[in-house]
Formats: sequence, structure tokens, C-alpha cells
Amino acid sequence: MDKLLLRGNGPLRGELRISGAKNAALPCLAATLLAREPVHIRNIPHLRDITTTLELLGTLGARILVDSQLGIEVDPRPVHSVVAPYELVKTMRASILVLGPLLARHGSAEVSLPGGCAIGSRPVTVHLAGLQALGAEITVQEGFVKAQAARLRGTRVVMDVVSVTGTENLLMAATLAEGHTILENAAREPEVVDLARCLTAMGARISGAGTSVIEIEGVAELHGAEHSVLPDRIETGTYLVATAMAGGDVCLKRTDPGLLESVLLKLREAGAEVDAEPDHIRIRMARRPSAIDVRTAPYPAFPTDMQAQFMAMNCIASGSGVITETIFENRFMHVSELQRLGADINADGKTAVVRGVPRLHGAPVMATDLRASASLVLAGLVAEGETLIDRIYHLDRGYEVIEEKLSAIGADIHRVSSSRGAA
Ligand SMILES: CC(=O)N[C@H]1[C@@H](OP(=O)(O)OP(=O)(O)OC[C@H]2O[C@@H](n3ccc(=O)[nH]c3=O)[C@H](O)[C@@H]2O)O[C@H](CO)[C@@H](O)[C@@H]1O
Ligand SMILES: C=C(OP(=O)(O)O)C(=O)O
Repeated sequence: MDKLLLRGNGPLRGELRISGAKNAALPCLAATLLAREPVHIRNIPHLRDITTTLELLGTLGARILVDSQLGIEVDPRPVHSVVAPYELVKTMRASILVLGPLLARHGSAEVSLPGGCAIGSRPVTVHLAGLQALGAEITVQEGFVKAQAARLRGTRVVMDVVSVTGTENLLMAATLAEGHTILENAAREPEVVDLARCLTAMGARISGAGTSVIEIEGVAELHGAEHSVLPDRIETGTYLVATAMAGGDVCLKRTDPGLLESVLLKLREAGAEVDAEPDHIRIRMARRPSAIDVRTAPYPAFPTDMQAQFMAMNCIASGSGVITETIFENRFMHVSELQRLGADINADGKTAVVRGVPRLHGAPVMATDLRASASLVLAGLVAEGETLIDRIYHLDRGYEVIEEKLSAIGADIHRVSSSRGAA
């Protein structure tokens, strides 16, 4: 099993290109199941979650073509199965996203309850209650969600919690429902908006995406389309924090500052100079960051997927900062690993108080989930000596060639096989 080896190596300088967003590419790939013709999706990141999704689509019978630019064409016409098996679904939360499209397009679906980051209990009741409201018969048996409906019927659905993938599943299902659907208390994340753009290109009739009320006028069928996935705001935020921690001058290309205003605000508060242009962000940091307070909440507030990275920054900041995680009940698993590097963190329930220390010290650590892994990489960039990160398969779910991107801007980071790690 691979590990990452890092040595603190001073400021970061240069430019790097941001990839397409994992959390938008995954629902867009699921949405291809709704169409009657091939759908071409561009700017897809090269990630393990994407490979798993393509494998899942292939298992259902879809034909997948990858072009030289890593654009992917999914031809859903040969789909012959509506069963998403446990072996593929267990590693990835987003696999539940095939439920709505399979049900809407084929009248039934059997999807294993999903896996993904173990950051909380992560129920799918919003998805199931919404599909029931749209007329589906749903049972959960032996770890599988089984859903049936000859044709879904548009209706008003009030989601009892704001759920990103819940909103996406219902949005996709409603595109082929008979009549009008109103989704209330919808998630407003940019990835939901991107999915709505993809569906609209396929012929769906959607208004209100990006607000908490989305309306969908069902259509009889969806056609082929081309769609380019929006930039990954979490990858963008992670490299911005890396520069804020290590110091230096880095330009992130092919991103969109409008997607992460709450994050840019916090970076400026920490002392970074941030120039936001329509398609790139330049960050300069010439001093130790100041500790900041962060409270996670649904978009447009501060994203939970950036919480661990900001905790890493507070670990080496001047002063103390309070991190409050309001979305997931078990998203502080990085705390004990950051402590192994010398961080001073006191976590209790939803809150962690971080007192910045002048220096972290390298140590062997273990990645526990995707963004926790990212926080360890950031800490390793500035720690004195060697940091060896185990279980980086979590990182490979969500960061495209992270060691290549960070090396290109001056970091000392290498992927090593376990035999080197054990030496
Ligand atoms: C593939 C993907 O896009 N993943 C993102 C998505 O996950 P995901 O869509 O799984 O997260 P949700 O928005 O559904 O979860 C938000 C909160 O709602 C709760 N909840 C959710 C569904 C439900 O039926 N009942 C319920 O109580 C969850 O336990 C959690 O506390 O949004 C999260 C919140 O921004 C991000 O951290 C993930 O990176
Ligand atoms: C939690 C995440 O992913 P998933 O929802 O796929 O587990 C994430 O992207 O930070």
C-alpha cells in the first residue's frame, strides 16, 4: 500500500491547474443514466471515485468512452441492469446517486446502501422520503434500497434536512416525472447548480438551482448533451491553505473564486493576500498565519470539506482559533493525528480549540478520511523532519496527482511503497 513522505521545505512558489470537481463530476456521471443518447462530460478529474463510478455504470451496462482530454462519453442505451452491487457502492457515498436516475428511467432500482468517508452516520432518509413522495415504493432489505415506480409523479417535496446528494438524487429523478416538482429546503451548493446545468443541456426543465427552492417540469425523455464540470472548490481551497501555511506566492489556474468566497474571507483574515480573478486566484503569504475561528454550515457558509485543512493551518498559526463542525458528528478524526505532529488541540463534541505552536515535528501518521488526509499533507508540508502518511487511498478518492501538483510548486513530497515506508 502506498504512503506519502513529506519533509518541510519552505515557501511554495509557482502555478498549478485546478481539476474538475469530484462532487460535481459524480452526479453528472449518474445523470447520464437518464438519457436516451450518449452524454459527453468534460473536465472530469482523474480520481478513484470516478473510476469506481465508471465501473458501476459499466456494470449496469452503459458503454464508456474516454477521450484524449479525459472527457468521458457515457452511452446509456445498452443499460440492462438496475442493480448497484455492494462491492462497488461500499467505497463511495456518491454511488447512491444512481438510485434516482435508474428509478426514473427504468421504473426500478436496487442500490446497496452507500459507503464513503466515515465522518458520521450519513443516513439517506431524505433521498428515500423524497422518492416516496414522488410516488415510488421503497423498501430497505439486506442492505439494499429497492425502489419501484412505473412513472414518478411530480409533487411538492420538503426535505427535512439540507442534503447535497439528497437534493441531487431528487432533482435527477424529477426531470422524468410526470408534471411539476417543487423541491424545498434544497441544497444550494455549486455542485447542485452544475448538475442542473448538465441536466438542462440534456433537455430537462429546471429553475431555481442555487436557491433553496428548485422547480422541475418533468419531460418525457432526455437527450444527449455535452457538459464541462465546474472547478473543484475544495481542491482550490486546499492548495490555498497550503500556501498560507508554508508561505510563498502561488497562482491557481482554471478555478473560480466565486465558488469559495467564505474560504477566501477566512484566508484574508489569517493574513494572506488573495487576488481573485474570474478564472484564477493568486495567493501570497509573507508571514505566519493568524489563528481564525471557523464554523461549518451549508453553502454559501464555510464548507465542512475545508474544516480539517483550516484546523491544520491553526495548528501553526499565532494565537488560538475555535473550529466548530456543525454538519457531521464525527469529523474530527484528524485531531489525534495532528497531535502526533505536535499540535495543541482540545476537541470536545462539535468544537475544537486550537492553540498555534511555532513548529510541528514530522512523525508517522494515518489518514482516516479524505479531508483529514489533506490536513495531514498540509501539516507535513511545514513540519520539521519527515512525515509519513499511511492509508492515502482516502486521498486518492478526491485529489488528482496531489504529490505532482505540490512538487511542482516546491514541496518535498513523494509517494513511496510500503517497503520504503517500513524501512
Ligand atoms: C459526494 C458528495 O457530494 N459529498 C458531499 C456531500 O455529501 P452528502 O450529500 O452525503 O452530505 P449531506 O448534505 O447529505 O449531509 C449533510 C448532513 O445531513 C445529514 N443527512 C443527510 C441525508 C439524510 O437523508 N439525512 C440526514 O440527516 C447528514 O448526516 C449530514 O449531517 O455534502 C457534504 C456536505 O457538504 C460534503 O461533505 C460531501 O463532500
Ligand atoms: C466527504 C467527502 O466525500 P464523500 O461524500 O464522497 O464521502 C468529501 O468530498 O470531502
